[in-house]
Amino acid sequence: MAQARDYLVVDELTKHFGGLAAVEKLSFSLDRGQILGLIGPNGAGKTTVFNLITGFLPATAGRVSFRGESLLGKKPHQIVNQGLARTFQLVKPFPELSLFDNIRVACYGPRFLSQGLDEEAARHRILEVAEQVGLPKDLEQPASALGHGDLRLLDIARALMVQPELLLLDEPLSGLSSIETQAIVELIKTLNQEGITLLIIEHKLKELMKVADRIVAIDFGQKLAAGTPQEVVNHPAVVEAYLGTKDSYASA
Ligand SMILES: Nc1ncnc2c1ncn2[C@@H]1O[C@H](COP(=O)(O)OP(=O)(O)OP(=O)(O)O)[C@@H](O)[C@H]1O
Repeated sequence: MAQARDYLVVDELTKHFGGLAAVEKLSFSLDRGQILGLIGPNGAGKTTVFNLITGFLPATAGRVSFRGESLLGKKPHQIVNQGLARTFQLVKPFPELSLFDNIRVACYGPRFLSQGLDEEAARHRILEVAEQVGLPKDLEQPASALGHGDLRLLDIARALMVQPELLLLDEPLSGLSSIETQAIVELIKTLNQEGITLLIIEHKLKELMKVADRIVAIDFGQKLAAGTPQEVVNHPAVVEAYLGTKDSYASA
């Protein structure tokens, strides 16, 4: 059984793009079963942190460990195999493929294949995750027929196919209506109750504060504050750098 504490540890993580320090000696940790929010202004380095943790980018320096094992230097598919899945800021489905086949694509990943799931088991799992996230019943329709909210659900469904222990969501609420937003907030709570640990980048702070146990705020790739949602949104450095005014998070 993995330790609950220090489940994911990011230690002095650094990424330079030429002369730009996108992430600079950033440290934080996430305990098993928790939801951690990662916030910061545009360009603060949040997506770069996700790309470093999930092996999409090599780090310049620092360490990342998951369940005590180092992730840096591993390929994205090896990291998925360890139980860590992600979604993307921009959802990019295969527009001509059906919803079913868009989810089925995840079956060709190594984690799924290594579990030896056959066609029938894969079909069962696809139907299960589609229902779990609340996708429309008609899974034969093409992804191009979906609105923005359902596309987000499709992206989450694909990530869930690999049965992750830790799920990284990159702005899951961006561009959604308030009804769609509520649906995904509820989904996040349910996934967490079912045992999934989550790391979530999100600009909609009011919603993030409803689900996050803790929040880390960054700017210019460096940590500004970390703590409970209330502590972080009221932290002077966060108020100044990210929120503009003390009251603005309420309308974010
Ligand atoms: N591949 C890259 N090459 C060069 N610079 C990059 C690259 N990826 C990101 N950057 C730069 O690194 C900085 C951090 O970008 P990043 O996308 O991580 O920010 P972010 O906090 O996710 O922003 P947003 O909230 O707008 O999505 C930005 O200045 C960005 O332009």
